[in-house]
Amino acid sequence: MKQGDMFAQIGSIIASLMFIWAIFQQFFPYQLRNQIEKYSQKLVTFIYPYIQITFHEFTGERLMRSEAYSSIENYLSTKASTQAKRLKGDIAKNNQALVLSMDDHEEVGDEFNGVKLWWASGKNISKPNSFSLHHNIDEKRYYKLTFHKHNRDVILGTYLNYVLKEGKAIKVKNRQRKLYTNSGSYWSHVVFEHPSTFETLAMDFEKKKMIIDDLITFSKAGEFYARIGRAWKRGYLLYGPPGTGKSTMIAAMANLLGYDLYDLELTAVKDNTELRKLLIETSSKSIIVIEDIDCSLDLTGQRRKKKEKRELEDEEKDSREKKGGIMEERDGKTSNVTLSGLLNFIDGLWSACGGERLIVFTTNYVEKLDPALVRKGRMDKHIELSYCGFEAFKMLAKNYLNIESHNLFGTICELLKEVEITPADVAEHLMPKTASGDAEIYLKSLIQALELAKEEARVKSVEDSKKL
Ligand SMILES: Nc1ncnc2c1ncn2[C@@H]1O[C@H](COP(=O)(O)OP(=O)(O)OP(=O)(O)O)[C@@H](O)[C@H]1O
Ligand SMILES: [Mg+2]
Repeated sequence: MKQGDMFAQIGSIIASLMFIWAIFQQFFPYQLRNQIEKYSQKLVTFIYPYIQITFHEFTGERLMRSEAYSSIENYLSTKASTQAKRLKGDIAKNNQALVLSMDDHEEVGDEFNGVKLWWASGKNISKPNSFSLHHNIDEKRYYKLTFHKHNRDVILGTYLNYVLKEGKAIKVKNRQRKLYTNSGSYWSHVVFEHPSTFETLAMDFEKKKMIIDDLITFSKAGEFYARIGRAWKRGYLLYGPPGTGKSTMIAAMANLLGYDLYDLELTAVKDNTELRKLLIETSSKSIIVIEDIDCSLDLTGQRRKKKEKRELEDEEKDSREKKGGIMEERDGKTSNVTLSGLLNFIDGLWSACGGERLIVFTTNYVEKLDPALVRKGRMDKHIELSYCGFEAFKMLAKNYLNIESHNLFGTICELLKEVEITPADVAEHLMPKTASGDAEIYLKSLIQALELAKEEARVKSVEDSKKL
């Protein structure tokens, strides 16, 4: 017999007892009734040793969808897909994936720390209101949890919290993430669908592992931050030449943690007040990115002197040309946002709004940054992304050409020791140009480029030594 049928039978026995009790009430004096009531309660508890908790889909006067109900629904989706015979499938709002849940009047079992319990889904149907213009039948869904009374402490103390937490985590994992950009003091967003992951990111293996571990530890450290009384935030400074994968890594971070991305364009922010508004509006579980911090922020708190600015712009232009237009043009605007304003908000403001946030700065020129910004504590981790080494090359060859070894790898390994080339440039050479392209063609094109760069470097060093 199904657990649900058994509960139904016990329920009908109780209903019969209550009916008999109602008849007794008519004929027996008050004192006797009181005694009978006391013992009948004991009898009910004795023959029905289970406790039931009902979670309704809609709660409150305004009938809001209950958060507990949707967390339970998500939590049970994994159980339902393996246990229930009748399932419902839907793509929920803000979700990317198909979400399966158990159909009405289904039942699934669960086990927690050795305690067995049962979840049943049900619905009450009430008659349509005759005065209502909409003659929809009113269906009120609920989940009912049943467990033995001996396990009351475990269920109420830990299990229910566990279910709610797991349910929320499933929701976060499935939800569609967003990429926010600011125009002035407003955020607008598009769906974030960058394919970059840490698996496809070409860099030193050990370094990559260290970053992944750091990110995962951070994302699980909510209770730790609460205990030590600090805002749950972490700052990363990514630096390195253009085309070494800084932006690619940020997308991989967002994909790893399932966070939203806020790409904060500081030159479009008028002043600190606007900055404050934008930062307050960012949600938890997000990465706030400020790219090319050295170009977009007045680092000293005063406007950069004109001459310095022009020099910097020339350098930027130079580097952009080297990159072959990977970086989009800035519009040359400066803003009144100050470094101290930015740092104060990061340090102070978020402590008040709580929530899990990463802030990532990128720069091509780490040596130009104000020491106040780069000192430890402000930016928790400094990560250098550098020119392509052999390990990174092998990763790119696997991603782009689907090969793990080749007899030309030895030559490339030797050349990479002598030539500075960015992963972006290597990727450009390895990008298949025809559907049936042979890997050797692309490897040879890379070798040619490396030999050319090596020769250019040799000529340059001869010229430099002559000047001296
Ligand atoms: N480490 C890497 N692993 C895989 N692909 C990379 C890597 N570095 C660069 N690329 C490729 O090169 C392109 C440019 O890289 P990306 O935009 O991440 O560089 P960046 O360091 O942010 O440069 P910039 O300083 O100009 O912003 C990417 O689209 C990616 O395809
Ligand atoms: Mg970039």
